[in-house]
Amino acid sequence: MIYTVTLNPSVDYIVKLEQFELGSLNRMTDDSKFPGGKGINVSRVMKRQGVESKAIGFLGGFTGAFIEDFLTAEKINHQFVKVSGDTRINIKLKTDVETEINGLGPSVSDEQLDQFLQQFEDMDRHDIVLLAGSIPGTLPSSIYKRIIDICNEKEIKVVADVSGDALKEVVSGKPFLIKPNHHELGELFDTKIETVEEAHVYAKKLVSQGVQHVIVSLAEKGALLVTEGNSFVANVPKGKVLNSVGAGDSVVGGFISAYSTNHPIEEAFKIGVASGSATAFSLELCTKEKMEELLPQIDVKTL
Ligand SMILES: Nc1ncnc2c1ncn2[C@@H]1O[C@H](COP(=O)(O)OP(=O)(O)O)[C@@H](O)[C@H]1O
Ligand SMILES: O=P(O)(O)OC[C@H]1O[C@](O)(COP(=O)(O)O)[C@@H](O)[C@@H]1O
Repeated sequence: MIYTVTLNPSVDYIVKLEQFELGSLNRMTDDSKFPGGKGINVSRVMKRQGVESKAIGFLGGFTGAFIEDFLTAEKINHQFVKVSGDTRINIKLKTDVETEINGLGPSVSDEQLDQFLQQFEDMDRHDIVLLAGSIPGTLPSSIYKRIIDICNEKEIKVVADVSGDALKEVVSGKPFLIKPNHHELGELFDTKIETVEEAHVYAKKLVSQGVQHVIVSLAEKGALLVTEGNSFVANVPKGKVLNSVGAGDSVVGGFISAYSTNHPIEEAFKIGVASGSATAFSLELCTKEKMEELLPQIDVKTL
């Protein structure tokens, strides 16, 4: 089974406005609500590509109930530990630019954390665990490393899409794959990364530190896959960006869907990039059809 871990899920509240003026009354032209949080988005993309997963983590309150109902309606397996506070609401303001306000998330008690960690007891080396997104404020920043240590002991493959201090922790656990964007990779090395060539230098350092596969997404500038001994670069298709929320998660979802159904690694990378762009060019997460339409426009070359 592929388990997607979202420690801090969200209801993504997408608000459209002609323009936004700080300090004034602004009226929306449209709004929508979707279940969010990186692991949940990955599960939803995978389901659309015909691959089953189980979404786990913490949910609470009316917002948590909204997410559970949504996942059940989409026939996505889920088993979240219940917390007493409300799952956060993340605001995505869409004017001529996109502005995001992400919440902190509810408290998680030691008992709830233990209940969550018990779920790893039934997993084995045939499973894949995806760790994605921010950590709720009441959990220690070392939580991802703790999960990776459990997974490494059981030879479970770990995929991670995390940033900041959590990314540092994750790298030290030598996971199967990480997918930072170029800003997150730059932050990790305390530098600014603007080009594929610059990203290549730092992605190779991560591979030499034991990370098995590194995908770096650089939005419209393309994407990079570095493994031990091989580096690949992909262009992204041209199109009008309608929504970049969940684009990075779609790269991960597309990659895992393809990898877990025995596609070679470069092909899985290509499907991941096509999925990312398909989401960027859609109002919501990508469909399989949209991903397949873009696939022929992507070239993967050896670097
Ligand atoms: N302007 C764009 N044109 C085409 N594809 C895009 C564009 N912006 C994002 N994407 C797609 O979304 C993926 C993830 O975007 P990126 O901004 O790098 O990551 P994140 O969403 O994690 O910040 C890219 O690899 C690409 O496939
Ligand atoms: O856990 P974080 O880092 O606050 O991010 C959560 C947000 O990221 C998303 O998963 C989108 O992520 P990407 O745009 O990077 O794919 C949203 O659904 C959610 O609101």
